[in-house]
Formats: sequence, C-alpha cells, structure tokens
Amino acid sequence: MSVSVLGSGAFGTALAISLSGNGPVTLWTRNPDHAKAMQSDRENMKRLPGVPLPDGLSVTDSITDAAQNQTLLLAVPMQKLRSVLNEHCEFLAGKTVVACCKGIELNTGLGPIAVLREALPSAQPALLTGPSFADDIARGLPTALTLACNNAPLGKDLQQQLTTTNLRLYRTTDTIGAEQGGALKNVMAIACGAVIGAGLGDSARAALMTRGYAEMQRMAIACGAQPETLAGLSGFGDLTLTCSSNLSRNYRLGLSIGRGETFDPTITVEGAATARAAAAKADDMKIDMPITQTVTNLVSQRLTIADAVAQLLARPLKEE
Ligand SMILES: NC(=O)C1=CN([C@@H]2O[C@H](COP(=O)(O)OP(=O)(O)OC[C@H]3O[C@@H](n4cnc5c(N)ncnc54)[C@H](O)[C@@H]3O)[C@@H](O)[C@H]2O)C=CC1
Ligand SMILES: O=C(CO)COP(=O)(O)O
Repeated sequence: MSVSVLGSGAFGTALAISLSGNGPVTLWTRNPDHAKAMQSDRENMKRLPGVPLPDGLSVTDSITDAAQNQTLLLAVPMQKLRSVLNEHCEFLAGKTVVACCKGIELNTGLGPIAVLREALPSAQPALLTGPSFADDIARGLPTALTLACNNAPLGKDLQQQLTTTNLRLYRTTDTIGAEQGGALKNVMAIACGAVIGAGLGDSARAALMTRGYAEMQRMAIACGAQPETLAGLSGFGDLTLTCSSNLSRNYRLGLSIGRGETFDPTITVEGAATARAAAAKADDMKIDMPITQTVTNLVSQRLTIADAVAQLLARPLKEE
C-alpha cells in the first residue's frame, strides 16, 4: 500500500527515502518552489543535502494528490502540528495519520496523539518515534523505532507497512509513554549539551542523563505511561542518542549555551519549547522536574550556566 509523507524537512525526506524501498511514496511540501527544486534536483538540497531521492519517490505541493493515500506520515515540528491539521482537515479526515514529531504543545501541554485527537477526531492517530537521525535513515543505516498506536490491530498493520530494509519498527499501544519519552529526551539533550559546552565533563553528563531519565519517568508515569515504555527505544534509547551526539540539534543548542555562543534560531530545536511546556505542566501537576525547569531558564537566558549548576548542586540531598 502506498504512503504519503507530509512535510519535506530532514526527517520527512529521510522517511520517504527509506519507505520508497517498499513501494511508491509521495512526499508533500507546502512550498511550490521547494517542490520544483526537489523534482529537478532529485535531492532535498535545503534539508537533506547529499542523498538522492529514489525513483519511487514523487514530490508534490498538492495536498489533494498527497492525501490520496490512506496512510499519511506527518513530519512537521510539534508546535506546527495543530495548524497543519487545521489547515488541511478536509483532506486528512478519516485517514490514518502517523505523527512523526517529538514534543509537547506549548499552549495546551498536549503531545502529538492528543493534538491529533482534538484537531482531527475522524482520523486514526499513531506515532513514530525513537532514536534516529534523518541522515542515518536516508543513508540506509540500520535504525530501530517505536510505532505507537492505541488501536492494536492498526498498530500491527502500520508496523508491517512502515518497516523497511533499514528501519526496524517495534510496536506499542502505550502512546503516552512513547510521546513523553520522545518529547522529554530533547530537554535533557539541551542540558547535556550545555554541560559539555561549558567544559563540565562526561561525569556531569552521565549524572544529568540519569537524573533526567528519573524526571522523564516521573512526568510520563503521572500522565499514565507504562514504565517499560520509558525504558525502550522512545525513552532511554532516544535519550542516549540525543544526549551524546553532535548530530543532534537539541544537543548542539545546549553546546552553544554552554560555550556562550549564539545559535541559528531557524533550526528546528523541539526541546526549547517543550522544556517550557513540560515545566509549566510539572508545576500544575506538582511534579519535581528541576532539570527541565533549569533548561527553560537557560534557553530563555534567565540563568547562567554557572548559576544553573550551583542551583542543581545545592538541592537538598535525597534518596536516589
Ligand atoms: N531530523 C531528525 O533527525 C529527526 C527529526 N524528528 C522529528 O521530526 C520533526 C520534524 O523535524 P525535521 O524534519 O528534522 O525538521 P526540519 O526543520 O528539517 O523540517 C521541518 C519541516 O516542516 C515544514 N513545516 C513547518 N511548518 C509547516 C506548515 N505549517 N505546513 C507545512 N509544512 C510545515 C517545514 O517547511 C520543513 O520542511 C520534529 O518533531 C523532530 O523532532 C524525529 C527524529 C529524527
Ligand atoms: O530526534 C532525534 C534523534 O532521535 C533528532 O534529534 P534532534 O532533533 O536533536 O536533531
């Protein structure tokens, strides 16, 4: 069965490239000039340079054409998800919509599945998440991801449909765990980048990853997640990747904060808005999330890295 990928950023393009090994794939962009450029270059020079688009991948700027397929992967930034759904609701109604974004919506505190349910109640929602860099996927390197869907039979179908020669999908019905893990690991990646950027060392990073994971679990479990999900690809797996690789944009934002450098504001960094959303939610739910709160203050420049470290180290001693 053919699929369409809506959103021609790095991740959408990489998924479309990998999926085209299974059959025809349509990649949709909202930008007609970008569509023309990709059609003539057979490459997404803007977001994923250096990887050719396979023959089975067609590019369009027509949402009508892209929405002909029943399964639609939506690869846009989290804070844009609702507006994309609202703008194209007549074409997306009744479809299987697989959100491929990681984050928590700022104004509502909701994750991708909940936003899909609110904005497009007639759709069948699912989530594709887990440790994977677009470049790795596009280059055919082996990757394992989580396909989360509350509807178990549909999740099984999607797992079959979206597994490719280099993308191995595991499935879960715990959509809350999968979306919380994917969202919160980006916040921890900013924190880890900041300590490395500031020269505070690998031991400090290990401490942050571990205590960050404890925060992720506290929030996710309070929202209804199963603890095992957090220990899987979408939680621990993605935390490990994103907190330790220069390929991560979240980690690189952290590095620049730690080094006192500026960072290009046009780059998609999901953890910045998600930190704010998660910190506000943690306040409301009375959940202790000091690292998330610190990242919020670092990103908004209300705190220096030196003060951040001093504050975290001065917290009352407690049991692990
Ligand atoms: N790049 C990566 O390695 C990975 C990214 N992701 C997730 O995928 C999501 C998207 O990230 P990237 O593709 O990397 O970002 P990107 O910055 O490369 O691309 C974002 C794309 O969304 C499009 N877009 C933004 N607003 C839109 C709108 N209103 N209507 C239509 N299209 C719109 C942009 O034109 C752009 O093509 C994020 O949530 C990210 O966390 C997940 C795993 C890996
Ligand atoms: O989600 C990702 C890896 O799993 C990509 O990370 P960045 O968005 O930080 O680049």
